[in-house]
Amino acid sequence: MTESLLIANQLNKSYLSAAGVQQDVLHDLSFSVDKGEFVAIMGPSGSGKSTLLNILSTLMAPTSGTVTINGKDIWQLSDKEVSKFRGQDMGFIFQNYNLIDSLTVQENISLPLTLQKAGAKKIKQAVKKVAQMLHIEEYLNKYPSELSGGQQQRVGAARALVHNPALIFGDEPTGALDSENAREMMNYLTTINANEGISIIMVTHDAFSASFASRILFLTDGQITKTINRDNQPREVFYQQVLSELGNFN
Ligand SMILES: Nc1ncnc2c1ncn2[C@@H]1O[C@H](COP(=O)(O)OP(=O)(O)OP(=O)(O)O)[C@@H](O)[C@H]1O
Repeated sequence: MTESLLIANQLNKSYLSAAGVQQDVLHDLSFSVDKGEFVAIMGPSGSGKSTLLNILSTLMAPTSGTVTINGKDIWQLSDKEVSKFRGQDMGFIFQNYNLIDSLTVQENISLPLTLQKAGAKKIKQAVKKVAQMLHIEEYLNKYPSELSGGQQQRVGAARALVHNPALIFGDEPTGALDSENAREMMNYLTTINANEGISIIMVTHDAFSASFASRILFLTDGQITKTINRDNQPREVFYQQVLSELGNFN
């Protein structure tokens, strides 16, 4: 039986502009993600994708509604518990990598474990494992500014994974990559999803990247207006389905 890892229930989010005007961005949005699932979120610009991802990943509070991860209502946790949860159970891959320029690649990747105060031996082993998997071993002693965009993005992915999280959040993880590096990143995410059972929730504009997911949620004006499942379809066939769904938005 599949088990829910994350349950979003009746999420609403409103922003108040500087002029005091309220903008309702998410409307009674509910869905769940099973353990080991790979879910993509697509939708037009301004439909609320990043807002939703920020709420799911504890970075922003909803105006109302709940997010439960591994049976815990994340907004009922203390700040300390949220930080611990974020540090241990979640990994983040962003479009702009968010690497720290003054730290080496090795130190950047180590960060989640350093923050957990893990021992030096454990850190070294974990960094070696992810660096091998992502083919970045030879860059460990370099600084981010010495690497290409694709290499930096792989370092960002290694940092998202080094602490063996249950759940990875991606915000346009292939946004800054050329098509070859995007394919490599998606193959890599598919591998860790299949082999390590890590769940992935990813926001993307890109039909190619989304076609690697097992389920795609389409957001329009802060509501899920369509869900499509890959089921047993080859990725190439699912890709055509994604393209035709996107055509409906235009
Ligand atoms: N911090 C904020 N304060 C006020 N309004 C915001 C804030 N963040 C987002 N918005 C507004 O909420 C709406 C949804 O924004 P959001 O970034 O979630 O959409 P998105 O679907 O991720 O868009 P894009 O694809 O362009 O990144 C937009 O109209 C945006 O202007």
